[in-house]
Amino acid sequence: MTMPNAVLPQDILEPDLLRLDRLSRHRAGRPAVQDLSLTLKRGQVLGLLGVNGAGKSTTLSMIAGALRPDSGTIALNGEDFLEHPERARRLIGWLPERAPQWPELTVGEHLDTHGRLRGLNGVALKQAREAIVERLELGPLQRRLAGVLSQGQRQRLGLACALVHKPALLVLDEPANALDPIQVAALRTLIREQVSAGTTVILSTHLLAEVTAVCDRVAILHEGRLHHDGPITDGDHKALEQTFFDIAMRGGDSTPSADRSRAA
Ligand SMILES: Nc1ncnc2c1ncn2[C@@H]1O[C@H](COP(=O)(O)OP(=O)(O)OP(=O)(O)O)[C@@H](O)[C@H]1O
Repeated sequence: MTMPNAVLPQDILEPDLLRLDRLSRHRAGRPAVQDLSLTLKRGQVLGLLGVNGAGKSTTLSMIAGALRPDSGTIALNGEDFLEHPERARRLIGWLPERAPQWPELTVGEHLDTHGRLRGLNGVALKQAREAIVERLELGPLQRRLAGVLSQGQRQRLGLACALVHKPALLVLDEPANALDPIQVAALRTLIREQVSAGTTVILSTHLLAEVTAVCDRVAILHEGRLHHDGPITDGDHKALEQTFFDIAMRGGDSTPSADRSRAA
């Protein structure tokens, strides 16, 4: 079942749904993200690719409003995110790298809590919960405590929490983590469904195959900087693999943002 999105009708979403302008953030006294600018067009599926520690989670946490940038701006649907965080959160569904689940709450209670935090209540909340439970086959788990779920089940709950309010922008941090191959295939189907319903997606991974399977654009981060940003085309995967390898091996010595203008 394809769930129509979104909180806002498509025609009042800006063509440039997300704009990051010169974002920087230090962590533990070291630069984790440096001078990052990119624009995500409505309907795009962007893969944020990078080796461990490249700055992917830091970037996505800033986009989701969980971390404040040291400098730079984030505009979501044309509005300054930092000035209107409540409105922005309703537009975003976020699956963090380690989904912060409350062990003493059930699966159903998680979905209700996430839905309420994003403005749903009453019949709308009930319908939204039922739809996502059905789509992610969480019915048998609804009364189970999150603390006793397997890792893969927790990841599915995290996805359901990210999707319950039908966000316009879906932010997925390493969404295939802990999923078995069947669930990875199901995840890809789910992402494609979301895109067909009008959702814009940004996902992070250190695996090129995850990007080429579902994304139409890739941005490669290394040591917190953007080193490549371009479309993904069929037959291009070998070249992209080489680009990723070069960036990772050269330790970021390639020319940052050389391909930025090819994007979008
Ligand atoms: N909670 C934290 N406290 C201090 N430093 C952190 C924290 N989280 C990340 N960092 C540091 O910030 C930098 C970027 O990390 P980040 O988690 O954003 O990278 P990543 O690309 O998501 O890596 P991975 O693929 O391993 O998850 C790294 O140097 C990391 O050590």
